[in-house]
Amino acid sequence: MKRAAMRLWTLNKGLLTGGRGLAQESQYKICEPLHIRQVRDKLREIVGVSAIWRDHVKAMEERKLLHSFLAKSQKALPPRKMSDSYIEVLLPLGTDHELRDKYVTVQNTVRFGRILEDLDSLGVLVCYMHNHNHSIKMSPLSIVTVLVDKIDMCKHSLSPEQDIKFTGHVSWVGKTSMEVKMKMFQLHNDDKYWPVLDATFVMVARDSENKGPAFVNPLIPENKEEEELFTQGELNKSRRIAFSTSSLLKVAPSSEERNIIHELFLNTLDPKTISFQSRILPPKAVWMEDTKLKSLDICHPQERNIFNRIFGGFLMRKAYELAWATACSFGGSRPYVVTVDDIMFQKPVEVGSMLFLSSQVCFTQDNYIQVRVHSEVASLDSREHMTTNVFHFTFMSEKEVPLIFPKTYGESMLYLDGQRHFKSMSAPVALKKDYPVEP
Ligand SMILES: CCCCCC(=O)SCCNC(=O)CCNC(=O)[C@H](O)C(C)(C)COP(=O)(O)OP(=O)(O)OC[C@H]1O[C@@H](n2cnc3c(N)ncnc32)[C@H](O)[C@@H]1OP(=O)(O)O
Repeated sequence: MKRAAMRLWTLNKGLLTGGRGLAQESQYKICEPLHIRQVRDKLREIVGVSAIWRDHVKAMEERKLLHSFLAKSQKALPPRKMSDSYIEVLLPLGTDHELRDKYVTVQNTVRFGRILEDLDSLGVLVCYMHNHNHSIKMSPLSIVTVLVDKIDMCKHSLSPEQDIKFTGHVSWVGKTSMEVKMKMFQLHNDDKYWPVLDATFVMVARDSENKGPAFVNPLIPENKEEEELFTQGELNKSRRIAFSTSSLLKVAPSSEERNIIHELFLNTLDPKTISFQSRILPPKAVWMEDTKLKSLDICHPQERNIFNRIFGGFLMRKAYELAWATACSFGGSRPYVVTVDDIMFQKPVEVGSMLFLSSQVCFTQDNYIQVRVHSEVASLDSREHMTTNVFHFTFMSEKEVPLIFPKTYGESMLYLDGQRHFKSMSAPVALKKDYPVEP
């Protein structure tokens, strides 16, 4: 890192930690910011992963021995502070040319899919820091990503030539789940790190073999700001439950939503024929079914996480890139992502599976494009498909985009679900943050 940047790193610590100075207080802190490459190395060290794929069964056998270190109750575990899990990670795009090549897009911006991978690994490492047990080298916990609650971008394009920094810490815990808050900053022309992204993930602790639940250390907020974060974590949990209870897969749309769908339907009836059957597309509109894109990936061992399942970050990158292509071919200009929300990891993806991704535009408004990606897997020897994730991305296009019209009842539900996700977005506010958009 350039000397000036290193100095600013220190100077900006107050800004980065919201003035809490978490890094300085940490008992278990990683003293220096980690290099991005060290994050996965550290995870391998903590979990004891096999370096060679053919040894993966042996490595899992060894993890079985860690079962006896799992706590019988949460009370048996010592409480932790937010500062205990606080880490900083540097992505030195300014100086590391090899790394830059991995992150750069053809428009000379940063590949957001790569950032999603980094956030996933960082979130898991943060949770291991929270549950760190001094008396054993390897952790008996298997920590997996269950939910990407929200990722808000504060800036629409990042420079691939300036250093990026991530910070993260646990902000709330349940019995076996933990909420992790992460932030991303980029070095600006004025030699300061500016905020570019806020993310909230939920991780779950499982036993050493990732077969059953495992307790996590309690979390004690230490000051007013931390109490607020913790209370927000509680509220987030209630919000997630409420959102999932009112899912259109479970209950009918509200009367207001039903009116929206009926209005859309009426707008597509041909006025020349008095019939419900003849549908025509209004001007500047596209049928939802015409926005679909699909992809297939074979999940090779290279993408395995430490538990020999496929990395959540890899799945997010693949889904994001397909969503971006969908938004791009629909909107006719290069879109940029403003929000990612509610990515639920329902089922693990086994190494060797075939990963089918289907993406479509499900809602639009002004310059915004809401894209949904459905992911399902099939093992190589069975034809049965199983849903593993649904991803929601909000993109913004440089120009106004066409309206989207559902044809079937199923598509109408996708439209309303897309609209609900769009309405829950805080990005229109975030993008108007009071600092320059271009460095
Ligand atoms: C580098 C190392 C790995 C990197 C990370 C990865 O790549 S992981 C790879 C990607 N992720 C995965 O493969 C995970 C796939 N999903 C799963 O295996 C499973 O869905 C799961 C084990 C996470 C959860 O299973 P269940 O829902 O049956 O478990 P259970 O009901 O006991 O819930 C466990 C805890 O999770 C919480 N939980 C469950 N669903 C939730 C949701 N949508 N939002 C928030 N929290 C949720 C519960 O409240 C509970 O917390 P409390 O007990 O606190 O109340």
